[in-house]
Amino acid sequence: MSLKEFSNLKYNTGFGGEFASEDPRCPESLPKGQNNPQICPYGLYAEQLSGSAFTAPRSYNVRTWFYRIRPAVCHKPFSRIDQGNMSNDFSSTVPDPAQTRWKPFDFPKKGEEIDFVNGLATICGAGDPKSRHGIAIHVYSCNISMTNKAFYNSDGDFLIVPQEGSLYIKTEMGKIVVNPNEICVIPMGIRFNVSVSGNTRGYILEVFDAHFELPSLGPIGANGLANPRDFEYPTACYEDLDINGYKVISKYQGAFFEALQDHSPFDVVAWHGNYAPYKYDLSKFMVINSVAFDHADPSIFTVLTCQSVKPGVAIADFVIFPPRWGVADHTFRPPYYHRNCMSEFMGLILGKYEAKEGGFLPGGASLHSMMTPHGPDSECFNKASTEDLKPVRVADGTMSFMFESSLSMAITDWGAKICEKVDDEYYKCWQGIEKKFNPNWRDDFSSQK
Ligand SMILES: O=C(O)Cc1cc(O)ccc1O
Ligand SMILES: [Fe+2]
Repeated sequence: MSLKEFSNLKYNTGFGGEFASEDPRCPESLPKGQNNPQICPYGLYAEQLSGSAFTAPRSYNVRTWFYRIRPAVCHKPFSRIDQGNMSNDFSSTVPDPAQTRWKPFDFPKKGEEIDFVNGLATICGAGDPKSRHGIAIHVYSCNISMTNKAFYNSDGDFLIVPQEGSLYIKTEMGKIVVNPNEICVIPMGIRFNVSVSGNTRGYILEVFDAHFELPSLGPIGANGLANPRDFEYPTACYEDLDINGYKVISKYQGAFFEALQDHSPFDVVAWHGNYAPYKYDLSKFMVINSVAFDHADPSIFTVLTCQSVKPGVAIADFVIFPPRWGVADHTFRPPYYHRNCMSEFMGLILGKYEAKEGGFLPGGASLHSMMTPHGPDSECFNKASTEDLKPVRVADGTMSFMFESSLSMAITDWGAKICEKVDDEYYKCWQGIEKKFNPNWRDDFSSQK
């Protein structure tokens, strides 16, 4: 498949915008003044995709109107297909609170041809899609494009974090290219196709409860962190492709189903609405941090959040650790030692992570489960507690991230065993932490004066 069709893309901008988009090949294809004209322009069909209950309050109400060559319902019956290593079943796993680290997940082996959907594998998660409460964390690893195949998730939204290789994504609303150090969100129900060029790998946070939103800024004010104008949405771009055996795959209640149809599902000529996929370049994040003393909690780095019904408590936050200045005085600057009532899954897109310079590698991951202690390794502690506290660049040339969840996650069989990436030596990074306690510290200190 040629990737040329992904060059010079135009995007709509503005988080949560109410967009109206027409493929330039069909001017005035959007009906004027109404959603359901008796006959739509160009002989198109009108179809609504609802991303919220019809009755959701206005600030949560999301839907899009498509004007398309055929309605999405024109397909043969669904049949269940193999779902490889992807799972939404977190009830039959053995609990394990251990600090867990994964070495970089493999690319497809030599001679293997794996597309985005076949290359999905689930590491951990909680809850279940039937009760619409929970999350799942997946990785994808692939080397070929999806041909005559589209995928949609009936269970929740995907936040996709490419680590290696760009994703060339066709969606019903248009095309988006997502490079490493950018992310995209494909909300529930939206069909998409992923093309790649060579080895491609990344992480996915799936949420069942709600859609992602920007965090409130509180006293930060009206601007900062991820600014709404930097979120980019596709513009209408249809393909009129009649072809037998086009596969539309639905993940429904955690299982995969395939329906065949005789045309491309990317046949939307025009659309309007506020329910659409989007991308965001992480280098545009406006970092706020301590400029006096102490280490601020990492919630200051929240890009997007999926909120629970408990005030301020996230089903999952997407947090990044971007390049920035470290200037705090008389402060242990790296992350503190801690135990958290949230689960922390981390991944590394590029470079190193400051609290652990060895062992945590790009394309790998870690999970520090609820209340499981963690923090800097001994090397990091020794370095940061003796270093000269000049202003320094932190995390230059790196990008790590955290999926932080209020849910207690279970690791799948694939994550625990089948992937063969669990680093059994991880615990050792804290074994060198020395006892430094000196009961005579005050005497020694005053005699030094
Ligand atoms: O555990 C981690 O490395 C993530 C993290 C970073 C930080 O700066 C403070 C708390 C925290 O959990
Ligand atoms: Fe942590």
